[in-house]
Amino acid sequence: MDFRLVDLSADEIAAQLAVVEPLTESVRALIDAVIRTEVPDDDLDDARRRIDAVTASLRAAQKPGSYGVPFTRDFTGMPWGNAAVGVRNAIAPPLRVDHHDDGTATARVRLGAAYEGPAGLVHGGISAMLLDQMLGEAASVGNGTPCFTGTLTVKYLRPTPLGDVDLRARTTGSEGRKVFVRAELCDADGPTVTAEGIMVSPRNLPSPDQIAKLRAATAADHDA
Ligand SMILES: CCCCCCCC(=O)SCCNC(=O)CCNC(=O)[C@H](O)C(C)(C)COP(=O)(O)OP(=O)(O)OC[C@H]1O[C@@H](n2cnc3c(N)ncnc32)[C@H](O)[C@@H]1OP(=O)(O)O
Repeated sequence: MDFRLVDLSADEIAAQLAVVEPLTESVRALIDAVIRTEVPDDDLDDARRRIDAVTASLRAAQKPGSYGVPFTRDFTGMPWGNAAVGVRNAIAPPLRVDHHDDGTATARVRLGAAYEGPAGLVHGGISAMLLDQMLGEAASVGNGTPCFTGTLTVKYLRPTPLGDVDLRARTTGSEGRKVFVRAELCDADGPTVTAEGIMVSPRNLPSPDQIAKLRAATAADHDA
């Protein structure tokens, strides 16, 4: 697992986001447009050529491999390539997760045509992915270290129509490095999918105490 630090201030990150988020949003709009367009085939060919030209221009300077999860100087993670929450990932809806004082994590997201499984309904794998992320978020924030999914159990109660959905996750207990979490995905009428996870903080990660010490040391370096 690649843990790298980037020496970026909050202002520098905000400046990057101001450029990156609209770009990713444009690509999301493109994905939706390609799915639903009814323009003639010749126009599609022309669109492909123009998209290929844009892709080639972005490939002029390309990071090797994936984006990874760099950490800023105050140890904020930047999971910008993440499939569920990544601000650089047009495949991500993206989920914007709020963490609350009572330990719950919540999110509201609109799932459009790109997330279809059965006609007009959310793909089950997408529901599982979003719930998995919510379980990971609730467990990791509550635990103070990143927690990986050990076991994920998903129950589909009824079909989820495409559109706005709400997600909520809460930790129900912990045992050693294991954190037990429950989550639900709801449409306007209530839960459509529920999930239970056993999330595990991997043995080779720094402990919450070690992370707190690293964070304090990095902050002191910057203040000096
Ligand atoms: C903010 C971050 C949000 C991220 C959200 C995204 C969530 C994800 O999608 S994570 C990606 C998917 N998950 C993975 O790839 C995980 C792959 N598996 C692994 O890396 C490891 O097997 C891992 C981390 C689960 C456990 O490894 P390790 O640290 O060596 O655990 P280990 O020491 O064997 O076991 C620790 C405890 O966990 C339990 N455990 C281990 N694996 C599992 C499992 N798969 N299911 C349930 N419990 C498990 C063990 O039984 C043990 O329990 P106990 O202390 O009671 O004996």
